[in-house]
Amino acid sequence: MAVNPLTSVEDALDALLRGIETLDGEHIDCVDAAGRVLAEDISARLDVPGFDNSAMDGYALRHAEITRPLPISQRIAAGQPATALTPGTCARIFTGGEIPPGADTVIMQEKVSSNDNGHITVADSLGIDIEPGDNIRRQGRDVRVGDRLLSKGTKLEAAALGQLAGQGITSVTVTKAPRVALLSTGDEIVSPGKPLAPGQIYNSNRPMLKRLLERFGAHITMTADVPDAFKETSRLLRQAAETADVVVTTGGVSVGEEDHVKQALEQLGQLDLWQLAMKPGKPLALGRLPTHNGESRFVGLPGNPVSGYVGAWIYLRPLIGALLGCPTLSRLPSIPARAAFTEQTQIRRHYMRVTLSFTAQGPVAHAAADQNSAVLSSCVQANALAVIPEHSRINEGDSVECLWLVEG
Ligand SMILES: Nc1nc2c(c(=O)[nH]1)N[C@H]1C(S)=C(S)[C@@H](COP(=O)(O)OP(=O)(O)OC[C@H]3O[C@@H](n4cnc5c(N)ncnc54)[C@H](O)[C@@H]3O)O[C@H]1N2
Ligand code: MOO
Repeated sequence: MAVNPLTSVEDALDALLRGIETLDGEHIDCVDAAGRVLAEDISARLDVPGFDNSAMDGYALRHAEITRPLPISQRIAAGQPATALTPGTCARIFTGGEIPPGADTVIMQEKVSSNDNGHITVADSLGIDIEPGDNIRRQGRDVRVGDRLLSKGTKLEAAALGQLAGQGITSVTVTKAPRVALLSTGDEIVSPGKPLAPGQIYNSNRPMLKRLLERFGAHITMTADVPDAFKETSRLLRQAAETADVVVTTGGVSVGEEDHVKQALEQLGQLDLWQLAMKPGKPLALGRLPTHNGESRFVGLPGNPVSGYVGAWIYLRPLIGALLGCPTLSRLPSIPARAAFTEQTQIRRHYMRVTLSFTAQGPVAHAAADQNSAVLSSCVQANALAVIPEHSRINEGDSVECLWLVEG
């Protein structure tokens, strides 16, 4: 087979991520930490639960005394301290209430009958299905002091934020958000809100990529419209690099004489790779731009909106992940599915926009009807990208690898 003249996605990813170091950390309040990535391991300072407590509304007692009628000697609501349980008695207790010393079992109130003079009797004859320890949530069952609570590199989503709060933690060190400059090239591109002249189109790429990048964890430092002119392209690339860890451009990376981005990049810095074995996204360009205190990575996405969309998932997500030191961003989860389409590829791997449906026979991938790289509607319903390798044919019913589009 002839050598593929295009660079493989794997080689492009290797080149893009080589030498990337995790950014520094910053200390922030937990109330601002949603979606940020931990730059430190966190150990538990408290047992959770902090004390044995009841999992049910009911009665705390000694299991050995379960068969007797028991008078109620104390009432323990959640948040109230308990005192030692007097032998031959039980305690009225509520979910979350502290187990009184001496009690070893909680009976839920549905299993108990009480009489007028405040005695309870366990309704279940002899309490046969009630074991010692039932309905008691033991101290430290969830987390013990000194346990690793959360690891460095964890994205702080809902459950992790709950864990931090459960420890009384109010501030954490997170990785600084990667700074991204987003430039839109093309004389035809106009921002929504302005009138369109003949031949012009609205800028779909900017809000689309801004949203994706922010969901990946980046902070957008600069956006700009770049006209199809070499000098202006150079000037704005230089300016963008100074504000950002990553400069992302859209458009202007193909072969036409109005495509100035590559030349400007080569003059200012370095073009590492151009022309990848993928569809959409073939003219994608990767490189670097020098700055006063180092360098900024450059990702030149093709102008076609779907090419930019797919390029963001395949390259920008792992790049932002590497800068954040967040391993879950390095790879999209892969789900094998049955193809509900046929497709044949040549030298480019095809990332088809598909909707996965989960049937009793397993996941099925339905391809968007029009897979052209200018047809952004193909992305709106898609929840995955089906990967059709180079030089292959997929028939309906064949198994196909699908990349699940999770942002974080
Ligand atoms: N002779 C060749 N022509 C093209 C080739 C090729 O190999 N030989 N490759 C085609 C492929 S594949 C792609 S993808 C595009 C990529 O071109 P560019 O990256 O240079 O992008 P532009 O030409 O600037 O724009 C392409 C297309 O996308 C529209 N566009 C651009 N920016 C935006 C935006 N922000 N929002 C919405 N739409 C945008 C632009 O108007 C063009 O229609 O090149 C092919 N050509
Ligand atoms: O690579 Mo282009 O993105 O096929 O349309």
